[in-house]
Amino acid sequence: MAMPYKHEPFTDFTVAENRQAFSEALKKVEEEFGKDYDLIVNGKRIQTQEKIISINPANKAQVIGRTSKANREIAEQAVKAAANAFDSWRKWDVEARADILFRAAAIVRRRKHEFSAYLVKEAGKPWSEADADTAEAIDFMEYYGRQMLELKDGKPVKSREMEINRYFYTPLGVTVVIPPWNFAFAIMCGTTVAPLVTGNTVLLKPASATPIIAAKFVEVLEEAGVPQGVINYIPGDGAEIGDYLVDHPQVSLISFTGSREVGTHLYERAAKVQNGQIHLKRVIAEMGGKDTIVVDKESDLDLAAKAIIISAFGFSGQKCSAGSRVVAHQDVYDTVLEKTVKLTKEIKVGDPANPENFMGPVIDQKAYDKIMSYIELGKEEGRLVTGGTGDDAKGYFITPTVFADVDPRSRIMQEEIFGPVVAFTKAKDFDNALEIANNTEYGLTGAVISNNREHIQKAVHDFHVGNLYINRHCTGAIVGYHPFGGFKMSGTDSKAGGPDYLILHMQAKTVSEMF
Ligand SMILES: NC(=O)c1ccc[n+]([C@@H]2O[C@H](COP(=O)([O-])OP(=O)(O)OC[C@H]3O[C@@H](n4cnc5c(N)ncnc54)[C@H](O)[C@@H]3O)[C@@H](O)[C@H]2O)c1
Ligand SMILES: N[C@@H](CCC=O)C(=O)O
Repeated sequence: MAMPYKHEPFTDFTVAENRQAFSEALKKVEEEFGKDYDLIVNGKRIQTQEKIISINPANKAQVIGRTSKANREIAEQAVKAAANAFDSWRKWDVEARADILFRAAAIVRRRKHEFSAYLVKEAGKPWSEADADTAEAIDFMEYYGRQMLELKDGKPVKSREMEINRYFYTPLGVTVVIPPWNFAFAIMCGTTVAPLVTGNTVLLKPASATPIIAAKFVEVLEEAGVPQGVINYIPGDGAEIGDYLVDHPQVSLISFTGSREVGTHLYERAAKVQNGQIHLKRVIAEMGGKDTIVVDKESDLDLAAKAIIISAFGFSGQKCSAGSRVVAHQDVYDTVLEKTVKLTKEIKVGDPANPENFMGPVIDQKAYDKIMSYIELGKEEGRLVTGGTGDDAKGYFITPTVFADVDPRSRIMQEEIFGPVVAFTKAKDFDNALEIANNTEYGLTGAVISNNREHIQKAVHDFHVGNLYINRHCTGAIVGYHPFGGFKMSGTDSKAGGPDYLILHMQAKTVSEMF
């Protein structure tokens, strides 16, 4: 029997041995750089001429690896393989499927620093962010394995004399998994193992910036015992094979995490019933955020400044949960701004392989250019207080940036920037602060820093976000503790890492038998 679930502890990098072990892992993974990775369809390796080249965003000259690139023909083979494998996989004992997740978690735990080192190099994550990403991947496997054991017999329903009734869950079928690059291990892993453990078969199309970590994970799944055709690894162009897979009549479930733009596009496409399609597709779409930290008049302002720094600049603001807007009560606005700016100026930016650096690069040239253009816009829409500079000569580095006195309706207060930029605005009272906090189309995370219980109560009911945090930062949800997902245009509120998540990957069946 599985031990009760507990989240994976984070590595304490103040301990010399841990620092040493992590440095060695960084060196070890470097020795593998530049390798070619094949597609995996029905357990077979496939090589293509065309490649996706994954580079280190802190050092553009460094190639992490190259993957073959799936085209539509290969995508079609993968759908067929997954559809064939479904018939046997769906009938596997639930315990056997859960054991595969537990075994995969054990393999990753043994190679924890190696996976985190890949995240440092391929995704540009600082050590502690990479370590948390790997821990979250382990958590997803441990948690979903246990959740499935709880769900295996379904839920109780009433029976009557001479009539026995049962109610249980069955899988949906072929699942297309489309994860983002920013939680290159955790989200890719969680969105892959949830359909697997529920008995679905998977086509994994990783994000093009981070395909190598996904290739490594698929190898782990194979080692853990996932049969041929049940997991298929098919990196490729989003528009080319992504649309093809989403449209495919044999696909039953699409699990997408990424931008609002792509998510809404896929949601719409999946709704269209194609020739030969005999079911409605289900879509899980977790999308962007424009997350607000409200600072109340009665609050600990040092705590507020620290919460803002972690939320806005952790992983260079490249989290859907990033706190990119601060709404502060007019009486404390100047003080919290000043404290935040002081802490921001202490942040070290540079190669995340060096643990001294709190902030690494942003992911690629496109992201760099987009963020820098928002910084230019911010100079028109507000007052630049600190930061605002970038350097893309070697890697994609941007300084942590704070704008003050910004109109809550301005673009930098409304649009997801996905970089190290935070904008401050003033509220006249707490009600006004909540009104501003709710005035975007997103509804993912939010934080309230307040010592006023009445205000906290009000926020619990009126702050319209999927994940609300009181007196702490608005990032860093932990599997099994803070089920994660957003309201409004942030998505379908699937609550990854929560007790309702697996059910989204299944359909309930009622069997009623007369005796
Ligand atoms: N809500 C959440 O849980 C959550 C978590 C992480 C990231 N995000 C969001 O993700 C975004 C950043 O990630 P990103 O840049 O990878 O997002 P993105 O939307 O650009 O890409 C996400 C995935 O979709 C694929 N894709 C692109 N076009 C496609 C198409 N036409 N068909 C099928 N697939 C296609 C990409 O290759 C990638 O794998 C941000 O908006 C962030 O807020 C949300
Ligand atoms: N679950 C992560 C965010 C995922 C999106 O980027 C957090 O809670 O910070």
